[in-house]
Amino acid sequence: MLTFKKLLKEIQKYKKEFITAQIIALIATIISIPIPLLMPLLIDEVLLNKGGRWIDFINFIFGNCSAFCYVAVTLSVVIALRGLFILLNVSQTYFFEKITKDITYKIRIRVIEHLKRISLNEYENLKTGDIASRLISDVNTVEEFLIKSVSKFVISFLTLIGVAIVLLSINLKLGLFILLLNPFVVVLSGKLARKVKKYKLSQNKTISIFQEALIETLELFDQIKAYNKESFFFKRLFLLAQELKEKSFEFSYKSEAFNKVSFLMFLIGYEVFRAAGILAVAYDNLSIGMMIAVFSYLWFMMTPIQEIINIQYSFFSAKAALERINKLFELKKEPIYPHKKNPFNKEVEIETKNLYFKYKDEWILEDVNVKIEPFKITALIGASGGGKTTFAKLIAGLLVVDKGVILYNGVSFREIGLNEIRNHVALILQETKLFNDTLYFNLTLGENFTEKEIMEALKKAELVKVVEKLPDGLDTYIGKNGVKLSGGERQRVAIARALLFKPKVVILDESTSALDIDTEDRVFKNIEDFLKSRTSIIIAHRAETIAKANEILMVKNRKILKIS
Ligand SMILES: Nc1ncnc2c1ncn2[C@@H]1O[C@H](COP(=O)(O)OP(=O)(O)OP(=O)(O)O)[C@@H](O)[C@H]1O
Repeated sequence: MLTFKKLLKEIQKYKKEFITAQIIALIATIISIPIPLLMPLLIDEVLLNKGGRWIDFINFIFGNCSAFCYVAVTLSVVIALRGLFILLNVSQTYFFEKITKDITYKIRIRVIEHLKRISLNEYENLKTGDIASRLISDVNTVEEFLIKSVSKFVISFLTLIGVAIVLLSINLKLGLFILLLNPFVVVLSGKLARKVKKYKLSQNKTISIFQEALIETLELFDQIKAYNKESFFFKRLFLLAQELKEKSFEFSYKSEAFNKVSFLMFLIGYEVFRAAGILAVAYDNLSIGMMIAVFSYLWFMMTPIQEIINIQYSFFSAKAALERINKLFELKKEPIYPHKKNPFNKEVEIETKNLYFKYKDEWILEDVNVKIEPFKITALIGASGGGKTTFAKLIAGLLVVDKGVILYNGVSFREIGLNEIRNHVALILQETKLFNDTLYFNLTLGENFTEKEIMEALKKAELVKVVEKLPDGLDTYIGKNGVKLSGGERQRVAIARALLFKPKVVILDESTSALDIDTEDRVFKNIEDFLKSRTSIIIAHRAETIAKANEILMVKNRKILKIS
């Protein structure tokens, strides 16, 4: 789970950069503090002929000066100080941005790492748009807060301290009056800040719902067109876009309104302080030049005070964003079983003992005790929704049993490790999902195979003619989800891939269902040796396909029975 405490710890890891940036910030602040004072000094010392340390200093450097010379020198100093201040500010931003960008990168990597390890069961219920919005806008919100808090807070705080010292030395009573009243402005506006959280949350929620609907509509565009449902689905998108507009409007407008109200508080304070300054000239011994300097400092204080107020706003938005990011860490991870034993160095006998599995509350498989032997084709049959695919996923290490055990050559999956099981068990599903890449990549998944091996796999999967017809042969890009191939061709690509990877266990889950009987027959004949030289399970409804098996298991009433 991510917390502000952990983020702080993370920042501490960048001690060198952080300290360098803070030193730069400190120098920048020291440089900026005298800026508002210099010009007003000339009012007293030059215009009102009172003389003073500043013009004495100029005379000391340049010899006796005229009024023009005092103004020109002071102007040059002010411009130089402002320039230097900006330069230092930019360099401190460089360090702070480096730190915060690095931290947000780490947050994203941590979330992605977690997603990599979530269980398939959780994955099937995930909404991709929602995750995308958490990874993008929520992480950005946290980043914004980090930048504001680590970089702007320090400089704002230091500036306020510096201004406080100057104000108190100009006029103790006036300085105290200004400094004691200002915290009330900050506290009052902080109360308003908390109200923004609610609107930010609801805006983010709407963004993710919109994103989810948009992705789904685009992904299922062909289905939507086929069923003439454009108006329904796009109307839904229009409505969600409208809701997003309203929520974003509400958030932007209200947060702006709260911001403006707190600024109004500052302005009221500003006018009150200006009035107090005039009174200090009238009734105390404040000079006109110093009164104008106080006015300048009041304005000068505005940026750091606003920054501190903004940090509060940004904190509440970041808190909401962190909560949403943390929801991703609540997704259940797949259990980790360390790889202790390897039973896959010879042909594999699979046995389940008292196997139980449920998705949520309802048991799908109960007390399943079966043996699946190598060198045979075992068919798994049963009514639709009975749990055949679920059983296949359990055998393939994609799901984990709730009770009982699956043994591979007598070794429990808990001693083998799920990754290792997946390396040796190929599950080919009815719906073959292919990558938007070349046919070659989809066959090899980036592994190296010889040309001979690839040709052989293509031949056995009856794909040679298909490849010949493609404009760039194996190098043809097959489109999103492999749309440039037919359903049957996609199924055969998956079979060819399994032939190349030579797994110890092959499960064909309705994976020839899209082939005509003749092609299916030819493919089965071609791969018969392959299937019979390892442990093979075929899940099928068609009698012709089931007839190719040596053994038949049947899923019935949550149990699996051997039929022949
Ligand atoms: N991810 C999931 N979350 C919740 N329930 C699920 C999930 N996947 C499958 N189910 C449910 O589990 C039951 C078994 O599904 P499964 O896909 O294993 O059946 P099947 O025998 O392979 O069906 P078919 O022959 O139609 O492919 C079904 O009732 C299904 O609705």
